[in-house]
Formats: sequence, C-alpha cells, structure tokens
Amino acid sequence: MTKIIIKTEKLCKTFSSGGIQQHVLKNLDISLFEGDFTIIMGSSGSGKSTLLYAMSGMDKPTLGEIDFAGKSLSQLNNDQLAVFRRNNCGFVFQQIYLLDNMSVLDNVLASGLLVNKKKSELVQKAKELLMQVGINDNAWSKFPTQLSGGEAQRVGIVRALINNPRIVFADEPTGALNSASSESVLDVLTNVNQNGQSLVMVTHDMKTALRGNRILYLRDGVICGDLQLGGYSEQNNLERHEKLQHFLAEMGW
Ligand SMILES: Nc1ncnc2c1ncn2[C@@H]1O[C@H](COP(=O)(O)OP(=O)(O)OP(=O)(O)O)[C@@H](O)[C@H]1O
Repeated sequence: MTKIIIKTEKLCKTFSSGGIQQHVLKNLDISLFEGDFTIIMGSSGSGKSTLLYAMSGMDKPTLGEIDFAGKSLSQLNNDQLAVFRRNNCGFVFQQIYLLDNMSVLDNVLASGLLVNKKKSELVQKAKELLMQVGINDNAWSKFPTQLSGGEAQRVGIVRALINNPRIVFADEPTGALNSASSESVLDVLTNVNQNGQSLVMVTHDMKTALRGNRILYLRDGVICGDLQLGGYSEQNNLERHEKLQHFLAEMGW
C-alpha cells in the first residue's frame, strides 16, 4: 500500500492585515503519498502557495495539524522546524535564488554543508546530480549569471535534491522560463519523480500539470477536486491531456 508522507488535519491559514482577516486555507484534510508527483492547481489567490508553504513547514498554520513522515510539525519550535526542513524538504521556486558570488558547484554544496555531510561525499554527489540534469563539468565553475534560466533552474533542482529530501516542493518552477527551458526543467522533474522521489508542485499551467500523477484543485481555500491522472509518459499523454482538460472544465478553471 502507498505510504502517506504528509497528512493535514483541519489545516487553516488566516492572514490579518489592517484589522481585516482573510481565511485563506479552510479546514483542509489532505494526504500526500510517497512517490507521487502531486500538482496543486486553482485560480490566482486560491491559496496554492500558502498551502505549499504550510505543508512544508515554511510557514505555520493558524489552526490544524500537519503530520510529516510521522512528525507533528506543530510540536516543533522555529529552530527545530528549520532543521527538520533542511533534513526532509527540498525547495524549487520560480525565483531561483542562486547565490551570484558562488559557482554552480558551490551553490549546491552550500546547501549540503548545512546538514553536516562529509564534503568529499557531497562533492561526488553534487557532480553526479549535476550530470544527471545535463549540467556538465564545463559549467560547474561558472557563476549563476553566466547560466541560462533553464540551466539555473536545473542547478536549483540539484540544490533541492542534495540532501536526499523526503519530498521536493516546487512553486511555479517554470513560471519565468521560455518554453524550451521549461520543457528541459519539466523533463528533469519527471525523471526525478520516476526515480522514486516524491514531489508536490504548484502550477497554473496545464502542460506543466500533466507531468504529475495526481491533481488537487483548490478553490477559495478548499480542495474541491482530486484527480488521479496516472503517471506521465509521452505515449499516454494525449489521453491524460483529455482527462485533465475535462477535470479542469468541471472545476470551472
Ligand atoms: N504573508 C501574507 N500576508 C497577507 N496575505 C497573504 C500573505 N500571503 C498570501 N496572502 C494572501 O493569501 C491569498 C492566497 O495567496 P497565495 O499566494 O497562496 O495564492 P495562490 O493561489 O498561490 O495565487 P497565485 O496563483 O496568484 O500565485 C492571497 O489573497 C494573498 O494576498
């Protein structure tokens, strides 16, 4: 049976500003499963990023519980949460946030060294991962400004993977890329998932969503659709495309 990796119970997030409260996430009960590539879709402002940040322990919920691989996140203080995130989560953002004054290799190593891994092992692993995403040795000493957007995001993915996270969270990872670069980044994410890595990704884009095997649809802070799409492959993509199109039409997307 597939193992649950994250389970939320009555998860709520409310933001207050200027005396006005905005209930962004409303009593969400969600289970995410190991090995899945879960996609979160929904209209702008529906709470997708807020949900991603709450489930990953980046932000604290207002109410409710998050069980992450057997650990209750509400029991952790901020320092413990930071350590927990470092050991269990990888993050890929639209803005890639590579450090401009460090080489490609050092950007990856910096994340690994934060969890006290042995440097020689890390270097070996970083190089292997960089090769796997098509960043070859002639690029390892380059600085981020010398990379294309797609190359930089593939380095961002390696940085997210360097500590063997239980799950990788991605927030619109291709949102700032042209279509060729997007495809190369999505191929990498697909490959990472096909090698067993759990992923959860927020996207607005249908083509991007097709890389996932499960689609959660958020409307006004409530999950109103949950589609099992089956795993991505180029052969079955037409059928999956139609299924997703139908689902999104039902959701009023
Ligand atoms: N830190 C914050 N303080 C106050 N309000 C916030 C904060 N973060 C998010 N919000 C509000 O919560 C709502 C949901 O935001 P969120 O970014 O989660 O939506 P989203 O579905 O990811 O939107 P988009 O697709 O446009 O990125 C928005 O109305 C946003 O303004």
